[in-house]
Amino acid sequence: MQVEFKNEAFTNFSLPENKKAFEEALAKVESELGLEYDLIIGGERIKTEKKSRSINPSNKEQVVGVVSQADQALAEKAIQVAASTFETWKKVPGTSRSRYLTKAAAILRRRKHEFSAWLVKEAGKSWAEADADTAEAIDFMEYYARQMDKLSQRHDLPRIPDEDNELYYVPLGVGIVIPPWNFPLAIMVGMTTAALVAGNTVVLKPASTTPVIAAKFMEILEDAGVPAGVVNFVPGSGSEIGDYLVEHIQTRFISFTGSRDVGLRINELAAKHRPGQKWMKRLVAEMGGKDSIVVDSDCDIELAAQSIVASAFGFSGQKCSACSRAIVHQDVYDQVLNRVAELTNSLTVGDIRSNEFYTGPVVDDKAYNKILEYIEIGKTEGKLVAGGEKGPETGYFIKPTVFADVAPDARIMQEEIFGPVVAFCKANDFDHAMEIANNTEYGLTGAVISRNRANLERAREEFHVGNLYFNRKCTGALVGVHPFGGFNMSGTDSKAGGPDYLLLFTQAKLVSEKL
Ligand SMILES: NC(=O)c1ccc[n+]([C@@H]2O[C@H](COP(=O)([O-])OP(=O)(O)OC[C@H]3O[C@@H](n4cnc5c(N)ncnc54)[C@H](O)[C@@H]3O)[C@@H](O)[C@H]2O)c1
Ligand SMILES: N[C@@H](CCC=O)C(=O)O
Repeated sequence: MQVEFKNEAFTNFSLPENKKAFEEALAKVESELGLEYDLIIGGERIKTEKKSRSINPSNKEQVVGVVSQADQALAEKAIQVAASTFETWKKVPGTSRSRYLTKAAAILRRRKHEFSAWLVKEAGKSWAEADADTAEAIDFMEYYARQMDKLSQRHDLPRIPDEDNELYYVPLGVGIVIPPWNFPLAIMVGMTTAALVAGNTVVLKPASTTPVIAAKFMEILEDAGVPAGVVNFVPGSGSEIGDYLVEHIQTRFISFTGSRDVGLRINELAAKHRPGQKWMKRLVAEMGGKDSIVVDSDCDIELAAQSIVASAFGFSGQKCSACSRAIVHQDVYDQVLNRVAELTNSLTVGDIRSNEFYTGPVVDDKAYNKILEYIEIGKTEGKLVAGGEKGPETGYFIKPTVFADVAPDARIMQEEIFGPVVAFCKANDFDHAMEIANNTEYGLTGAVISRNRANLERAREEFHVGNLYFNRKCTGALVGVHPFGGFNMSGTDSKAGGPDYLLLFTQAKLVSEKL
């Protein structure tokens, strides 16, 4: 019997032994930088001529790994292997499939610091953010293993005379898993292992900026004994193989996490029926956010400021859950703004390999240029009170930035920037604050900082987001504790890490036997 699910503890890096262990993991990873990674299809490692170089965003000169890129012929091969492997994998009992996840979680736990060190190098995560990403990956596997065990139990239905009725959850088929780069381990692992434990086979197209960490995870699946062909590793550009995989008639479902625009495109392509296609493709799409923290007049000012800073600038604001809008009651506006500016100015920016810096880089040149453009827009839409400029130019560093007095409909209040930028907007009263909070097309996370019970109850009903937090930050959902997913243009509200998630990768079959 499984022991009860418990979230993986975060590492306390103030303890010398943990700091030393992490330094050793970083040194090990540094000795492996620049290696080549192949496609893996049906267990076979395949090198291609076309390669992409994964770069350390803290140090633009450092190559993390060189990764073979799939073309459409190899994408086709991956789908065919996944389709034939599905015929055997779907027959493996759910309780056996779940054991592969428990085993993989145990292996990842043993290699925890090593994987976190890869996250520091490839994604530019701070030690603490990397450690949390790895812990979440372990949690997803532990949690989905238990959920699969539950789903495999007999589901009896109300009995009618002379009939035995039962509901089964059977897998769907071949799934395309397309994860984002910002939680390159946790979200990629969660999406992939949920699909496979439910009995499907997977073509995994990792995010183009973070393929090495995904290649390292393939080692763990192999070590855990997951049969060849259950997960096929196919790095490649979205434009080269993305549409091909999504449009393929043997693709049964697509599990996507990423931006609104790519999600909408996949939704459109997946909806089109093509000759020979026997099903409507299922799409699970988790997309962007434009998340607000609302600060009420009766509140703990320090808590409000700390929550805004942690939610806006953790991992340089590159979380779909990040606070990019602070909507503050006019009575406490100046106090909260001043304290946030003070805290923001104290954040240190630099190569995140060293644990002395809080703010690392943004992920690549594309993100860097886009965020700097938004900072220029911000200068025309509000008053710059902190940051607003580049950090050291050895990497993609941008100083945490705060704009004050921004109008509710300004571009920096509406468009996802996905970087270390937060806009302050003044609310006349709580009604006004709720109205502003709901005025974007997104609906992912939000928080309210208030001591007023009636206002919290109101927000519970009116603040239209998938993950709503009171008197805390709006980032950092824990698997099992805070099932995660958003409303409106934030996606299909799939609630990753929640009790219903695996159902998305199954279909229910009723069997009724006349007695
Ligand atoms: N809601 C959530 O749970 C959640 C979690 C993490 C990130 N996000 C969102 O993800 C975005 C950041 O991630 P990103 O920059 O990797 O997003 P993105 O949309 O650029 O890319 C996501 C994935 O889609 C792939 N892709 C790109 N074009 C494609 C195409 N035409 N066909 C198929 N695949 C294609 C990319 O290679 C990547 O693997 C932000 O908008 C963020 O809010 C959402
Ligand atoms: N689940 C994460 C966000 C994932 C998206 O970037 C959080 O709750 O902060």
